Amino acid sequence: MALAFCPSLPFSSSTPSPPSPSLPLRTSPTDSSLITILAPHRIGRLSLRTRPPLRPKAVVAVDSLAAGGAAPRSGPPRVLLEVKDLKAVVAESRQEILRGINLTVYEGEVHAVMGKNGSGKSTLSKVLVGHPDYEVTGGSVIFKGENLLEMEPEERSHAGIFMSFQTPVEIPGVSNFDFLNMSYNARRKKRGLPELPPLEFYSYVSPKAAAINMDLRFLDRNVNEGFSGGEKKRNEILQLAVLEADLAILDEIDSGLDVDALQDVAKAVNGLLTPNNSVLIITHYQRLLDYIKPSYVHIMEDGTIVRTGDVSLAKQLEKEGYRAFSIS
Ligand SMILES: Nc1ncnc2c1ncn2[C@@H]1O[C@H](COP(=O)(O)OP(=O)(O)OP(=O)(O)O)[C@@H](O)[C@H]1O
Repeated sequence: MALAFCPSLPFSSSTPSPPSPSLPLRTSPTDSSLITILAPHRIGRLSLRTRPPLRPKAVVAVDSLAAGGAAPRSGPPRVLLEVKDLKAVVAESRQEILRGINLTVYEGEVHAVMGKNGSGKSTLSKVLVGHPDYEVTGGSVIFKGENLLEMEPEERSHAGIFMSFQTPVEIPGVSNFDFLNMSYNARRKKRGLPELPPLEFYSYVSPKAAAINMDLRFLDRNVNEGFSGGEKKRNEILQLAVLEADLAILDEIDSGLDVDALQDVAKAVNGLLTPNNSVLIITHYQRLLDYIKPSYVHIMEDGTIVRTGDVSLAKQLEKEGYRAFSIS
């Protein structure tokens, strides 16, 4: 993986013996690719600084636009993502997983992708964010008018794609607050905006954490370290809220959530939806779609989308199982 691609990890002040800030942090190839993929633009340059107090004396008002969010756009909805006949193999084994995916997502839409275990749902989302385990062998993906397949994962992230993984990784030694602040600043930098200092970032992030009923103490813990499954999912949504992506890909965000957490997460996702952004939800269960109303439901089988419809598809699936949709 190229050095420019290998992000320097942010360190909290409590990290023992951090490397010199002038040197790139060395991580194993696995670590660096994992972190790049999981947190492409959520990471900035290594910087050592004192973490702000979690309860600052003065709370600085920062509105999301001033903080770097995209300005709302008027006019008819535009195509955000256009996937045509996308084919992909596992890079190592050459096993074909995606066998011609077609999917068009307009701004303001919520798309749900359902399908049996192993049908290729997660692979689709990983291919969209540029995961190095897969190689695209055919088709095209246009995101906001640009060829997504030509972009590095980091660029895809900067372009406005966010992915919440089925199993969020833990990043020991990196505080959640620093991680979010640096990721956010990396995005602001890309937009030509000045970095948001920690105190102001605290004012920006704390209402977002409160909106998903996340205890502010989680900001001070290392990223996902020791978090329960549900807490990790909430943390993913907090990252999404902070980064204000144009396209959020949520892979089984409902797995491992209790009823209250499911509602909190769904509420947070709904709260983030605007006429200008979109969500692609991968889920096995209709219950999530009771809370986050999809514009379309797609059923995947063996690497292709075999049916597309409205939410009644998910209801039918719940009742009749995948037999009702199988093409094989
Ligand atoms: N890196 C990989 N190496 C080998 N096989 C892989 C790899 N990634 C995916 N596969 C295989 O591709 C198929 C599709 O996997 P994928 O994770 O996309 O399915 P899924 O629809 O998300 O399944 P689930 O609902 O169980 O999460 C599976 O048979 C899986 O074993």
